[in-house]
Amino acid sequence: MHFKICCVGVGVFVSDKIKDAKIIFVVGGPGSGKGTQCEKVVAKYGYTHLSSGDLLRAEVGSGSERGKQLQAIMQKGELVPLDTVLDMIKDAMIAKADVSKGFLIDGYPREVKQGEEFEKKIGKPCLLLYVDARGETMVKRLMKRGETSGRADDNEETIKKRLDLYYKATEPVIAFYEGRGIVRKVDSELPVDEVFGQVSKAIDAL
Ligand SMILES: Nc1nc2c(ncn2[C@@H]2O[C@H](COP(=O)(O)OP(=O)(O)OP(=O)(O)O)[C@@H](O)[C@H]2O)c(=O)[nH]1
Ligand SMILES: O=c1ccn([C@@H]2O[C@H](COP(=O)(O)OP(=O)(O)O)[C@@H](O)[C@H]2O)c(=O)[nH]1
Ligand SMILES: [Mg+2]
Repeated sequence: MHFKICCVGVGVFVSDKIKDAKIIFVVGGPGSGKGTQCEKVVAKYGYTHLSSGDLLRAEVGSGSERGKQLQAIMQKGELVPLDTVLDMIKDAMIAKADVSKGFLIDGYPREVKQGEEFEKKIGKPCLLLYVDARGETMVKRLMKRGETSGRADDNEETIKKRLDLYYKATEPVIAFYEGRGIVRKVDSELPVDEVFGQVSKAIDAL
């Protein structure tokens, strides 16, 4: 199959296929249900799901030197340097470029600058799915998930930090893309299937 590579910026290669693919940002607080909804989108629409947090956790799991540094940051609920996350997402997108109908970028951007860099290096999102739940609900869900998830950051202290950082750094991302008219908010206080009904509507309208 013909597979053309083009150059975007200095030394950064992104395939034409990614440039043409639909890109959806999935943004919401910790434990809001981003991962849950993304799984359902994959099943119904065949999109490729890339969770920045999962990519980082895979690197931690590999036991690499870089993984050890990442683990320390994530355990504190802080943000990993922008370039590290972006490189991981880009590599994962390129690996799937040939077979993917579109990409769900889950848990990214975490701050406005991350979104700007993503657009410079990869492409523009056509939709931002804003998965909205109350702070109290998110904490409750994460404490419950923490009973079985094995995630080092699903503990009370780190959950609080993640939530604070979400309100401070990530909520402005939503306002930024609202200005572009691509934000669709779904009410994640509802049962999972009803939330998915709202998600489906947003995707069907693309
Ligand atoms: N009641 C209810 N629970 C949900 C809903 N969505 C997710 N959950 C639960 O909430 C927890 C967190 O959901 P995830 O999908 O892992 O949330 P996330 O936004 O990906 O969280 P992070 O990975 O921490 O960013 C899980 O244990 C889900 O089972 C929902 O719509 N309703
Ligand atoms: O773009 C990202 C995504 C994740 N993280 C780190 O990975 C952790 C877990 O992220 P995930 O999206 O899995 O969970 P959330 O914090 O949204 O519950 C975060 O607290 C951050 O430390 C990050 O630094 N940049
Ligand atoms: Mg998740």
